[in-house]
Amino acid sequence: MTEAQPVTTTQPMARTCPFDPPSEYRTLREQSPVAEVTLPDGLRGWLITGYEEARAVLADPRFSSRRRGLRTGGAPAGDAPVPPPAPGMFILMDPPEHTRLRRLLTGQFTVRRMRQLTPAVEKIVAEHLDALAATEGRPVDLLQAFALPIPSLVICELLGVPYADRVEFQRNSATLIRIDATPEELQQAQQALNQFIGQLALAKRTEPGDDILSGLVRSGELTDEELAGVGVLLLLAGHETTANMIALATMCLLQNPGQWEALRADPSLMDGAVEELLRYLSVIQYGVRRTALEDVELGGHRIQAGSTVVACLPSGNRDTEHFSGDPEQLDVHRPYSPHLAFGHGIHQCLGQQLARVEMKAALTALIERFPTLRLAVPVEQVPMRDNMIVYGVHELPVTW
Ligand code: HEM
Repeated sequence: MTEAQPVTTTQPMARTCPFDPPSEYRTLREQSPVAEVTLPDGLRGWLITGYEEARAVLADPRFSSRRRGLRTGGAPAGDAPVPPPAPGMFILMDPPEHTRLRRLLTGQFTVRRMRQLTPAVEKIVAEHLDALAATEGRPVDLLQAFALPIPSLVICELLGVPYADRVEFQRNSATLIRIDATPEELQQAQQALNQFIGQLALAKRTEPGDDILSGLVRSGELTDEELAGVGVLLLLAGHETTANMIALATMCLLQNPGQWEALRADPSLMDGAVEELLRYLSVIQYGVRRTALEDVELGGHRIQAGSTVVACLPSGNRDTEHFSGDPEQLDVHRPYSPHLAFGHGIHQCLGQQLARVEMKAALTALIERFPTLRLAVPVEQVPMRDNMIVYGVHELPVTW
């Protein structure tokens, strides 16, 4: 193979608009969809910005989900061996370990089961909007008052975690997805969460309920450590992502009043709008990491065994080669085309149906009940989560 000289780049890159990925992604996608990169935690690797290339990596068993750095809970140890994942953290595992743990959970997250959950989610949404309508003071932070409590309550309910404990686990979860957290902070947060879920699981051995943790205990398939790991993963993945999607999607629709009005006039557009918002906003902003298990040829480059590869979901989701029309525009009428917001391949998001149910319920009711909702500050003053693995807002001051 004649190897092209790779283009090199550095993450994070600055955004020029709160809803668009950095414009450099477009240049890379067009000129070098497989480029060498220095990642936000200093690790060097390959950045995959094309839709097809990213999908190919995520479907290829030569790329392992065991990885260094972000989300592995450890420092990015350069050329050191890839650390083994903590027990139960199946997002970082390969078959057959991944298959065994994922299989135990797929039955709990089916489309049917999630549809059955819809009335309960709608009730939680309605109660929070009632409380919002009764608020005297304005502005209100829509993240704390609405976008965060909904997925938090739902995942607590599903898992059987007492909602009263949320302050503690939300703080620890937030630490785990900060890109600037120190190794000590990460370790502390991880340990606190493990201990919390571990104790809860222990309690469920003696007093089981009809929640997922109890179901896992009953299955008898998991060690205490695995159970804690699975619980932490679900708790973390289940609320940060969806909360940020609800808040960012609201802000984005408020900045695109034509789209907000289209949804107000015709709520049946909401299913398509949810997919479009997931695509357009792609909150897993740096993409997902893999490690090459052997030398792999990709986009004219030889990716050496042991290299870190990042499938850049926000970039793939704006690829004009895959999406018709103008993928740089938000268009709630856009015909569905598979996007990468939930990843692809065997690790594709386990909770995607739940996320869809929550987003649809939240956005439909919000637009219906608060048609005059607006930002309470100029858009430039909304603090954005540039320093987090999951993009979104730190706060969303609104009024109506
Ligand atoms: C809008 C909301 C969400 C987004 C954008 C999202 C995104 C993603 C992405 C991109 C992956 C793939 C990671 C990889 O390939 O390395 C993933 C995996 C996963 N997600 Fe989500 N997610 C969302 C909501 C949820 C919810 C509500 C849950 C509920 C429990 C959840 C649980 C998981 C789990 C357990 C995995 C690991 C699956 C595996 O490794 O087999 N996610 N998610």
